[in-house]
Amino acid sequence: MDILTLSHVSKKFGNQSVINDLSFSVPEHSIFGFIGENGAGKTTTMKMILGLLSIDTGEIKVNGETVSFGQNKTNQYIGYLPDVPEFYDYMTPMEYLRLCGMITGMNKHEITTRSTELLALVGLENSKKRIKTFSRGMKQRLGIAQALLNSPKLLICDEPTSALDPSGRKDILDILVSVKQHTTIIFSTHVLSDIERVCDDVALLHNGKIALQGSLEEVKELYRSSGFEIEFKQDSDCTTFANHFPEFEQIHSKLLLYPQGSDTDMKNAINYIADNSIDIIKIEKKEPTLENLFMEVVKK
Ligand SMILES: Nc1ncnc2c1ncn2[C@@H]1O[C@H](COP(=O)(O)OP(=O)(O)OP(=O)(O)O)[C@@H](O)[C@H]1O
Repeated sequence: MDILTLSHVSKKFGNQSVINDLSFSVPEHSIFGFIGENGAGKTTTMKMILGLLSIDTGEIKVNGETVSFGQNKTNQYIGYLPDVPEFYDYMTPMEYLRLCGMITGMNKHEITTRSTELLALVGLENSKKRIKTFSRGMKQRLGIAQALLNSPKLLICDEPTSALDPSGRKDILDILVSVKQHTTIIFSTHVLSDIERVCDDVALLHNGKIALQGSLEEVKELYRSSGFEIEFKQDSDCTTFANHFPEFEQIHSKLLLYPQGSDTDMKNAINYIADNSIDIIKIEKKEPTLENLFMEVVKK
């Protein structure tokens, strides 16, 4: 079942059309990566899902129920981590989670059990310090714990890793993977390598629409170029080879790339290298990266 569905959603700010006939669905128990350039409309989309912004046309459903602007009925299914989470800095993490639990109407026992469980999950179980002493990574981890407090079916994270160093990013990604069994996750990011590490499905928002969508594998397969590159030991061999195969692009004095090269082209190149006893360092098929796909789609 799809936990989230957007059907033909459009949104304007004044005369500026930000979201234009946007449709996509997020299946349960997946991690859904939402990519887009700065200003593509990712935060706007998330706020519309949360009913914090009105939509001009279309429909958004969370857990099969229609989202209405200004009402928070469907938010019972959602945990939200904004890009810059705000806390009461003078509290400890446990005090903060207790307060959030009380506000959402959880009972005392539930609050204690769940808070203890979640602080352990995000690696803050031993932290008795006040939140104001926390690093950005720790604050982001506490933000996830808070967003998961009421066991949401859908966890929405707005750029959860963007401001973090590689180790902080890894912590967050590991947490997202560990909660996926119970919660569907949608997260936006500019860090495409993060998407490649944890996402099952991806969608690229461009000009207010989904320009690319599917499982990570499908998306890569769709744009798979069968190109390959050859790195030579000697500049002179590289030049000889390039003269014989003018279809190769010279990347530098020892490296050639054949962007559209097929498997047959690769075999021909290997035969030529063997027949002429050319020393090479490597011959390698190029795997499409999400970064390349992104650039390919955005520049169209
Ligand atoms: N409340 C608002 N009033 C007017 N324009 C807005 C408002 N909120 C967002 N916008 C505009 O809508 C567009 C999309 O903004 P949004 O914040 O959704 O993008 P984003 O994809 O989240 O970008 P970023 O990656 O930079 O956070 C931008 O051009 C922004 O200036």
